[in-house]
Amino acid sequence: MIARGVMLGADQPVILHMLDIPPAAEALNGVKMELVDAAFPLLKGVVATTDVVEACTGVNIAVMVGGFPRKEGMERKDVMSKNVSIYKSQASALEKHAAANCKVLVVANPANTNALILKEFAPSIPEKNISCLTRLDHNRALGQISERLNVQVSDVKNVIIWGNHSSTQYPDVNHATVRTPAGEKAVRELVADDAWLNGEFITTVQQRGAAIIKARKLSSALSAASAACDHIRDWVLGTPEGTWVSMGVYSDGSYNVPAGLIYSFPVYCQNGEWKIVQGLTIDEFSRKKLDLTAEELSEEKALAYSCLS
Ligand SMILES: NC(=O)c1ccc[n+]([C@@H]2O[C@H](COP(=O)([O-])OP(=O)(O)OC[C@H]3O[C@@H](n4cnc5c(N)ncnc54)[C@H](O)[C@@H]3O)[C@@H](O)[C@H]2O)c1
Ligand SMILES: O=C(O)C[C@H](O)C(=O)O
Repeated sequence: MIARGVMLGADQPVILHMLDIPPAAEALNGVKMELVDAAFPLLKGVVATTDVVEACTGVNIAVMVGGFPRKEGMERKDVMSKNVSIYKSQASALEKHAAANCKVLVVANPANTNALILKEFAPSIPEKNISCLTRLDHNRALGQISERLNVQVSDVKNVIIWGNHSSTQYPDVNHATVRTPAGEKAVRELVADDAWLNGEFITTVQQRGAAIIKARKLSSALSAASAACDHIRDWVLGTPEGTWVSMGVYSDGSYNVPAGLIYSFPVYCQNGEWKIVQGLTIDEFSRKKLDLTAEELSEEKALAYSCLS
């Protein structure tokens, strides 16, 4: 997808740096061969390496997918100890060797807490440059609404994923709209079923990662890769006027979310920077859900530090 221009645009040449661990070196080299064989016009170079310094040197965008994936029956925090130590060491390599304004997207789970560990162990990388992926959850929410209303997914916008990329995340449609022939209409009004929106819709999105693992015996791949491209593309090239997306970013205390967590917020992007959308009304139902997922993130933060010590 990156080599085809899906992430950065059809006129942006790319050089791909791919990192894996030594047991996967041969497979990694196979991926490199396939990239060469695909003769992508935009692909100006491929570095396939097991050396983290070589992988990080000079990169402008770092998509961090390396790690141990969740298996059926595991919660994302079960993979915590395996993954936070990886993110601590990769933080230092990025800090020392990546390009000065490198944008970092953490995909590997537990994504928010891995991103937080990366931030804390790479203090010279500005916090605005470190994010985690909740765009997949955002896209899942758009997909569920589009199916329910039998409308094009591209006509639905401004859902929000609040909080953790976990089963406590809060998919919120209170500000979401659908483009209809009669103008923009609120999702809540069109669905006209608060019990579904406050119940099954939320749990379906929260549990979708687990449902994919159960069905495929592997975690989501196509939809995750597509969401990672969406995340970086909007961050670098900007969100359309009047449209926001969800990104896991460093909390500044907006919406009374504790500062110092990587928490998913609605954001606009312009000139390569994200800004949290301000001033949205939060009703009592939503408030509880925002707080619950923040509590889980505070617990994960404590657990991550205990794994590292
Ligand atoms: N945030 C999201 O929306 C989202 C979506 C899908 C998957 N995920 C997560 O992304 C991660 C990757 O998932 P996957 O299905 O591609 O897993 P995978 O096992 O297929 O791939 C992980 C790769 O990371 C490599 N790796 C392991 N340790 C490494 C290290 N120290 N340095 C570099 N590479 C290392 C492995 O060798 C493997 O090639 C998992 O943590 C998964 O849970 C997150
Ligand atoms: O659920 C997982 O562990 C994989 C991924 O985070 C997903 O949401 O599909």
